[in-house]
Amino acid sequence: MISIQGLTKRYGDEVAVDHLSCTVRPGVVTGFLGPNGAGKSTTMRLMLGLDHGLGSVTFGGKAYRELPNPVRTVGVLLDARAVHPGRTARQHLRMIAAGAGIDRRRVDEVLGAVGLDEAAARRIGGFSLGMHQRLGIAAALLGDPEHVILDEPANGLDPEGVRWMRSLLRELADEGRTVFVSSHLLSEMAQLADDLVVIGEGRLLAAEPVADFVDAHTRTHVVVRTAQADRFRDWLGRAGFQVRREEPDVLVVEGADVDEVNEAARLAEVPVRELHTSRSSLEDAFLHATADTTTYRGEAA
Ligand SMILES: Nc1ncnc2c1ncn2[C@@H]1O[C@H](COP(=O)(O)OP(=O)(O)OP(=O)(O)O)[C@@H](O)[C@H]1O
Repeated sequence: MISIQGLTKRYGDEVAVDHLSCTVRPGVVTGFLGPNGAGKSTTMRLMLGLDHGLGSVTFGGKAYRELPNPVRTVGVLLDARAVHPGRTARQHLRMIAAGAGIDRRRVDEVLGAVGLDEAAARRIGGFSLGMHQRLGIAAALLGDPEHVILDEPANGLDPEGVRWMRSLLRELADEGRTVFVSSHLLSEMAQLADDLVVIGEGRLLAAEPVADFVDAHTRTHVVVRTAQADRFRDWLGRAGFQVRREEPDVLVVEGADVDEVNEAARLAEVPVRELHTSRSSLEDAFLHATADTTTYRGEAA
């Protein structure tokens, strides 16, 4: 378990991380989300003692700097490109293994686990971004750590790689490890994560299961397909429903359930061709939850 208590970091006048407190539990994948500049990278650096601030972070009760052999307790992927390009993948991992007193046989094990066995003897300088990510994950797993912290691990991976990453993280969680992973890919996160920690402007916005977060920040809506969309929209509007036209023959009714809309169609004598509930996405929930804290927002054209 990772416990974060009152984590705070200032750069001059700017508060990058603002009294952040939460726990990250073992056995599940926890996604770490926030808009650009929200403080995710700073938080991860603080967690690992790479940056100094206020507050505390513990891994199974111990701060990172108190761990006798951190590689065996916390596996980390922060910047996959921060490796010596002249070394081969195997040499790179053997150096880390030697530094942490890990048997060198483990190197070939993790190379196999991340699908780099064929590239083990190649110089890292020639690696693609996806291969760098795989190597970074291999390094994170080398010490068979109980906690795994990965910053944007899916970055640069092709669709097969993303799928592989998803199943790897699931396996790590199923083995009882604590898996804390940041990503900008919300649809990926929706499939991958069980819990979420969401921050905005350095502050905690949510720490809860994905489903609870989506429920709290979105409403389900009912989608109706009818040839009489105009007439039914007016009828629903008069009856107090919140309704909008999505396509010429499709209406979306917010905050209602299928039975209510079905009954409304019966009363309005509108023939309906399709009627179903649609759940909002994690992306909708994220945009809603972080709307007030998004520093870098694209202007609509
Ligand atoms: N070394 C630094 N010096 C000054 N300000 C910094 C430094 N590092 C980060 N910041 C500021 O702290 C805030 C948080 O940045 P951080 O990189 O942690 O955000 P992030 O959530 O990781 O963003 P992104 O999603 O864009 O990677 C930003 O406003 C950033 O400008």
